[in-house]
Amino acid sequence: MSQIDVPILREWLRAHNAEAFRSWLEQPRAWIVLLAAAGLLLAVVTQVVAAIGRRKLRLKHIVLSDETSSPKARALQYCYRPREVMLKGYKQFRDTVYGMDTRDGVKVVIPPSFLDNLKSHPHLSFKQSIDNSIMAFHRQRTNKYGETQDWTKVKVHDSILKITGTNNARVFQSTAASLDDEWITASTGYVISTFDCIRALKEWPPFLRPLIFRLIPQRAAIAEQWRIGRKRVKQTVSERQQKGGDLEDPPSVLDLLSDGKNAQYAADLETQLLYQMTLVAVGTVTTFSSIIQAIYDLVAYPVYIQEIRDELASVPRSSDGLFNKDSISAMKKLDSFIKESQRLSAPDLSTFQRGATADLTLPDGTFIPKGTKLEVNTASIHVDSIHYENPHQFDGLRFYRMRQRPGEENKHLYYSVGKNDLSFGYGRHACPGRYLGHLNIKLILAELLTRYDLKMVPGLSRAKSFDFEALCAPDENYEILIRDRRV
Ligand code: HEM
Repeated sequence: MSQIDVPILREWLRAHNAEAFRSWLEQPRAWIVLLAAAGLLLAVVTQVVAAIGRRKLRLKHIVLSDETSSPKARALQYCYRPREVMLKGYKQFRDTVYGMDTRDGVKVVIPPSFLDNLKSHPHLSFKQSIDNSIMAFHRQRTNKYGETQDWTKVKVHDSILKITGTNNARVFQSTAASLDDEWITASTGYVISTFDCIRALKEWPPFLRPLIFRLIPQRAAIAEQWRIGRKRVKQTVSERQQKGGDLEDPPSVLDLLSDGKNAQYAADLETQLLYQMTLVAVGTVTTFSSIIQAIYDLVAYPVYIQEIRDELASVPRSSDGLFNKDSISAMKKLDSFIKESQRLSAPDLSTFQRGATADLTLPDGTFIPKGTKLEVNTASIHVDSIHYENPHQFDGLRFYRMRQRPGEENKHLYYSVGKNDLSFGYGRHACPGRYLGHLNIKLILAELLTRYDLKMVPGLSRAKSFDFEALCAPDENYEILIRDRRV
């Protein structure tokens, strides 16, 4: 086609005597340019019409709006004083839906009474809600407490991270992986760099993050940790192939993700690597943070130390003297203690974090557009006197006593979930790793209490936590006094 003959255009050109344009139109590529322009115009018009027609999120209540009219200022307050802001929202709007300004836009906070209705909602996704909302404050990894007859000051933070990483490496991958120092350093380092990276990213507006991500320094550390991870997983996969079956008995998560309907992934290095790095990211930080918080509570409330030790001495053991499943279930006071510690210092201040994958309507009629983030105000629910007597007081045997009530023997366990007991979330995405987390926490604390005396450094008070948006991280620099009981 050498010339386009569009009657309207022809008339317009005649009327305006646009010679230059007419001659341009005679070129063959003019047809393509005009079509592309028309397509672009159509796309823009469609988007504008859709945006005008799209229903927006409209919330009656926004936390802090009575104090400041600036959403940015409100988001900043939530960022650095989340517990306080959340409690304020909870006190004002407890049983209703309300909004909270964050650096990622408005999050919708729903009351626990909606949980049963929403727990399996097809348009609410946990994955969709993950907006890098994790952070931690740690860097050094130096301490060992070894055999020490005298009271010695130690920072337990880094060593507990290493022990948790080692135990998890056995469960997630293999015995060899748990003995591989390079992998333990890389995987525990990954926990730290990922959160540092996320914290650095949060300083930027969401639309710039995909670009900034490439420039932040922690990215190099993460790349190196993935490189070491790839090397480790390659070794594990090939050891498994040589053996011709599961590497471990009981099988590791990698074994389970290589068998049955997962057999197709047995030799898929990148998939197995992704699984391992994800497990480390979700399973190691939460567990080690819970252990550290429990240790800080043990030294802050030493009255429970002997009581838990006595219980540990009385639980059944296997014939070789080791703890087994029955021992773990019999550690009821320890169970209660770690649950109380978690009630007040769980790694997540809000849970049931979900992203709407399509428009939906909440039970009270609130319209939730696709893409909106929802959550439950766990930290405030956990200090509500309606649910917990003297809620701000640490009561290590609170849940132990609750389990003494007839018919409640198997309730209020560390890993139980309920509408007022939300540290592990709720519904179909409630934490599947909580049984493993609880085993790790109990075994590590049992060993620590059996082997060491612990106490608070005189003059100090209970270690502070660092809250940042929905996350609560223990103080990495807090020191406690430790003495070997066996020397
Ligand atoms: C004390 C330790 C832990 C805490 C406090 C914890 C907390 C949580 C929370 C709050 C959620 C979101 C649940 C919801 O919103 O309904 C979650 C999900 C998850 N957790 Fe944990 N977790 C812990 C240990 C672990 C461990 C050890 C693993 C791995 C073995 C793990 C794997 C996961 C996974 C895979 C999900 C996502 C579940 C899904 O998408 O359906 N967690 N965890």
